[in-house]
Amino acid sequence: MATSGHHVRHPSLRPFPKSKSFASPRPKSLIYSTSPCSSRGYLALQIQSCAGAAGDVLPKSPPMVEQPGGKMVVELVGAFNELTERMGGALSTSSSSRLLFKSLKLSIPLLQALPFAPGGRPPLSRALSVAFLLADLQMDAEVISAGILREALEAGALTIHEVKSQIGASTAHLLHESLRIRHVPSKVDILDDENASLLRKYCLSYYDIRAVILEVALKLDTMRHLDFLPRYQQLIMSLEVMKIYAPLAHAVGAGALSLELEDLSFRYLFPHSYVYVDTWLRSYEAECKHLIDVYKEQLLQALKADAKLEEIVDGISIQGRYKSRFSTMKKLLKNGSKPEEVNDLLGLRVVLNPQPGDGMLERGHRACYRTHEVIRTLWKEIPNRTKDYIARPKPNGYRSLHVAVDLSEQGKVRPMMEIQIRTMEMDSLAVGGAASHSLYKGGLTDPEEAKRLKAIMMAAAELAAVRLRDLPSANQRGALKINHRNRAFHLLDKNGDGRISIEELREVMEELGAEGEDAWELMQLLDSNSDGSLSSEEFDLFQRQVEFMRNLEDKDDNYRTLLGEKLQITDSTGLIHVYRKELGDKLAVS
Ligand SMILES: Nc1nc2c(ncn2[C@@H]2O[C@H](COP(=O)(O)OP(=O)(O)OP(=O)(O)O)[C@@H](O)[C@H]2O)c(=O)[nH]1
Ligand SMILES: Nc1ncnc2c1ncn2[C@@H]1O[C@H](COP(=O)(O)OP(=O)(O)OP(=O)(O)O)[C@@H](O)[C@H]1O
Ligand SMILES: [Ca+2]
Ligand SMILES: [Ca+2]
Repeated sequence: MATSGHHVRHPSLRPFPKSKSFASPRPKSLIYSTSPCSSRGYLALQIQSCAGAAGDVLPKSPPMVEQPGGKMVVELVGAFNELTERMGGALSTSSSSRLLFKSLKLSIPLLQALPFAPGGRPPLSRALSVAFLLADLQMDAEVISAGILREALEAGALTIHEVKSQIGASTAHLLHESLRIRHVPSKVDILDDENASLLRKYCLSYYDIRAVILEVALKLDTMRHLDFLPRYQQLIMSLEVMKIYAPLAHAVGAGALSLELEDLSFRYLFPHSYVYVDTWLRSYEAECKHLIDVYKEQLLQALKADAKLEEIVDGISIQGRYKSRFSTMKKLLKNGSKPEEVNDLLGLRVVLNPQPGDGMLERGHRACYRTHEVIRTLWKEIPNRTKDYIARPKPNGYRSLHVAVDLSEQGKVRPMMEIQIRTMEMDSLAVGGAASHSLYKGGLTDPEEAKRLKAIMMAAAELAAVRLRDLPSANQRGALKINHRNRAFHLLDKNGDGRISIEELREVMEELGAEGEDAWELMQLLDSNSDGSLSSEEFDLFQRQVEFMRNLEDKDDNYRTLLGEKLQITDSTGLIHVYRKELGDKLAVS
């Protein structure tokens, strides 16, 4: 197994791409669309009338899909395309695509037949958002398949046995594991720190780590929609998440999930404190997030231009982060810090790669101290806040040089920025070793435990990759690198003759539990040259329409979030007036 150096990771365990917006809480489920274009309650692909803003891309005479079978095909194709796009490189084989397609085909009709959850959330919508979360995490197709089916299983619309026979043993195993984990917290009466810690350890030792990640994703999805539940349930759920699931997420390397879980439970457990911290952080957020990018680039350029550093390092990378709500609250409560004393609202981390060979260790140290000097030429260092864990490592072995700088300029008060400086070797210890952040924050106390966990996780992912590998076969199509847009087409074109025939369309409809009749109607709509089958061009047109509708929903979501944030009322603090003004400015412009 390739484990040399901390940069080599299994593809299915890559941390999710930084550039990707991870926070896409609502999945796009077209059937339930309430977008202005589908106001009649069914999916109308009548796009041109409301395409003003983006009308250029749209094909002529768009069809209208009304029958249940047609709607399910739309849903299937739309969800499949979005999933595969989010998975990016993690979807490397056609057996992975087939597994996902099969799982969607099985679950879509089952989920559509289920009643809505409390608060009116469609079960399909929930299943898809969990699957998208897992795809963003770059989980493999088996985990995502389990995510797609989990909701139907829990509702009793499907059994593990059926999953095993219709989808496969690995997906069934993951679902079995995830149901077992679900029952663990309820076995403990009191969720004090000690019990919680024992429970986390138990989960990590006795369950498939990938099932733990599936459970964590499900919890995050629930937490994102907690408003619908009664207050007492919100509290119980939030407590469980804070004590078990957020630290679990951290321990399995899903750091961003853990931060969001913590912030969400914080919001429900301590609503008043949350409003205070949130309002305060928000007042800096837009500016500071932008500044982090600016300073990161500025520092990188200064370091690259430094002749002394150039002599001793091969590479420099810098990461930036804005502190989370919950982490900030903990800091404010710790030693009664005042807000202006929190020195790491903005954070940069410089990781240096010293030139290899004799004396590399010493060169690494020199590079860190030289970086410190360069930082001093750029910003004002705050006295007494510098910590040199390189000269004096922490007892757990943690090494790094921490500096806090003052960013205020021309009387404009800004929060401080913490810069952590370390070599790649120090960083791998802080990320994955005995001084790892998961131990530091995730509630694991035994360094050996962390190593073992990581090994188990890598092995599970490795196995999944072997199972999902395409076997060389007579079927050459499987080996061809199929462009992602065409994946759905190839999966529907079962005999591989390059067209989707009416029989093939009818087959998928029947698999979706719809009438064969619907296939004929859908064919009429999509078959623009009326030759009785769908070419890849005709199908592509259809996919573009589906995509367009999904984008419309995204926009609506964005606007709604924006408006929700801007218009919220927190009378007690008075700080929200700022946003009202911002909103006024925005409205005046558009
Ligand atoms: N992985 C890892 N990171 C650490 C460890 N100790 C400190 N850090 C990181 O370094 C940051 C600052 O730590 P310190 O300089 O010790 O500061 P502090 O005592 O936590 O308190 P402040 O000065 O208020 O930030 C922490 O927020 C972590 O990001 C450790 O043992 N392991
Ligand atoms: N200065 C920094 N630059 C870049 N990333 C950072 C910095 N400090 C922390 N991080 C990372 O940000 C994520 C969130 O960390 P968070 O701010 O909650 O904790 P922390 O700063 O490590 O802890 P503490 O509460 O002790 O300050 C972690 O992945 C952590 O490694
Ligand atoms: Ca910190
Ligand atoms: Ca045709």
